[in-house]
Amino acid sequence: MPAAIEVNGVSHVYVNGQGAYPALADINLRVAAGEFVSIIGPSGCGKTTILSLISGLLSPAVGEVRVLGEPVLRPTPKVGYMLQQDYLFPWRTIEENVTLGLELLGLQGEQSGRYVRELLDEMGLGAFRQAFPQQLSGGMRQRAALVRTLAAQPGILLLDEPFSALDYQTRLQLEDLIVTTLKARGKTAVLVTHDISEAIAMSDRIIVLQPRPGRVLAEVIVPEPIRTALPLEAREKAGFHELFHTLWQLFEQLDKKGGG
Ligand SMILES: Nc1ncnc2c1ncn2[C@@H]1O[C@H](COP(=O)(O)OP(=O)(O)OP(=O)(O)O)[C@@H](O)[C@H]1O
Repeated sequence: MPAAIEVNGVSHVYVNGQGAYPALADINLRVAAGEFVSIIGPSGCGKTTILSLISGLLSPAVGEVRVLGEPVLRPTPKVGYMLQQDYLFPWRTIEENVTLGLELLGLQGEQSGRYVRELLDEMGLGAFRQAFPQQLSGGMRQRAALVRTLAAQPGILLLDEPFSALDYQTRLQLEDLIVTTLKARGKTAVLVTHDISEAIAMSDRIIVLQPRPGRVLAEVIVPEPIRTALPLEAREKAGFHELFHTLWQLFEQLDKKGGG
């Protein structure tokens, strides 16, 4: 079976009016179906660029990206992308917002409508289907954004710092909800975050990038019993603090090298 995501020997260079900026160099990644992988690293090390390449928003200068065995040539509904900002349209109700992607893809129907309503209920938004985004809290809005991302039933989810605009408590609740929802449906996920503890608590595996240009510095499999626990309780499990310390030290080394 092919990996859900394969990044093979990818380098990427941004070219603009000021010249060429090498953002990624020789990145090789494999994400298995159903796996939850986090990418962490200092600002500017190329985390978002990797997600843009997997989603087909960018094409690599060198190398190849494959999703479910197929080369990525453009964005596809098989890959959902969730961002830090929810980008809900203020003039549309929550239900109209979360079905927007289905509308654009011409996938509206009885079955997809039922699926979306089921997801809204699961996210505690069943009573807010007819509400407008400004009537919802930040956490509720991000849950609506998650429903919108899941509505077209992508097998793969790319999550680019989806919690960073939220308060700490809401963030922890949403971490649990996302892991529960994605694992229950066998989704593959790649999370980009600055938060080491979030990466450990949510992931099966963590990839640490170093900057200028972005390269893989380390790869860590999150051990049991942390891996199978939900994020909130994972933070209490044996080995969590040791792993946090190991990753923290890697970040400190990068800082000393002037990588941050
Ligand atoms: N359109 C662009 N043109 C030129 N350089 C870019 C462009 N987009 C990103 N870069 C540069 O490429 C590098 C990688 O950017 P990227 O956004 O992928 O990093 P990141 O690790 O996600 O950063 P952050 O953690 O700050 O979000 C950065 O140095 C950034 O300044």
